[in-house]
Amino acid sequence: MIEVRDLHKAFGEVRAVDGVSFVARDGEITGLLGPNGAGKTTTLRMLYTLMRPDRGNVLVDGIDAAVDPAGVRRRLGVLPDARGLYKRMSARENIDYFARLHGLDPATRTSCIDALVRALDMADIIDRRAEGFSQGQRVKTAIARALVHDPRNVILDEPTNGLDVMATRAMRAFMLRLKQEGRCVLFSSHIMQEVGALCDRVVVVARGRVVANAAPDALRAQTGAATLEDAFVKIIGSEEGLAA
Ligand SMILES: Nc1ncnc2c1ncn2[C@@H]1O[C@H](COP(=O)(O)OP(=O)(O)OP(=O)(O)O)[C@@H](O)[C@H]1O
Repeated sequence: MIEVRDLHKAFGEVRAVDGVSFVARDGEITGLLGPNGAGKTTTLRMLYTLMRPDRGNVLVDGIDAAVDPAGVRRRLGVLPDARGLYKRMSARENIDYFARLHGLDPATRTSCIDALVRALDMADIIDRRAEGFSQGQRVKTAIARALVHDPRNVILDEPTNGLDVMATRAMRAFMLRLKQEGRCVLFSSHIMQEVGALCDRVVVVARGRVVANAAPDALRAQTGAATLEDAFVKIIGSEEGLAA
């Protein structure tokens, strides 16, 4: 479970995150939705301990990121916005490197990587150098790397960004599988259809604040909108949103 309490982060005059609180539960997919510049990536970066909040708390399975950042990182799998693979290394070497950083022994590393290769259908690329990988191949490798230590909580920043139709469908199916395994899945997206189809709960962020937090159907009902996109426009358009 991921819990965010009254998170703040400013860059000079820009209040990127201005009092964000929400809970992402185990066995659920939580979507972080918001217009460009709303503060989604900044929130996620503070969650996975890449950035220190000015104020507020991040708790992962009850562990405070400010007190035990290593403990939080052990419980998190992260697909960051910058996928950043080592191009000279093969997909396997990229994944194995992270597994070593997490302290996994050789036998566990081999079995975990084999399982991920099957789950993500990567057999054809696993021993190819990452240099020259397509966008989809890069994302698959980055996902495998994020999950190699079998984390209970998974954070994905725009996971289907740049993927083709088939790879997008595969990614969505994979996220549902993570949920069915009882993991806590938190992802950011701009794609309403994706959020509507996948999420148990949607946290809408605008101008660094949470302006709505509900199931997709509830958001539609609360706004009287026919689609999630219409609901989103109404929520973003109103001054206070639905749940300031
Ligand atoms: N390192 C930084 N230095 C200065 N300003 C930053 C930095 N990171 C983010 N910002 C600013 O903080 C605000 C929130 O940015 P953030 O990237 O979190 O938004 P986002 O919701 O992820 O947007 P997008 O959907 O466009 O990716 C923006 O105004 C952005 O310009």
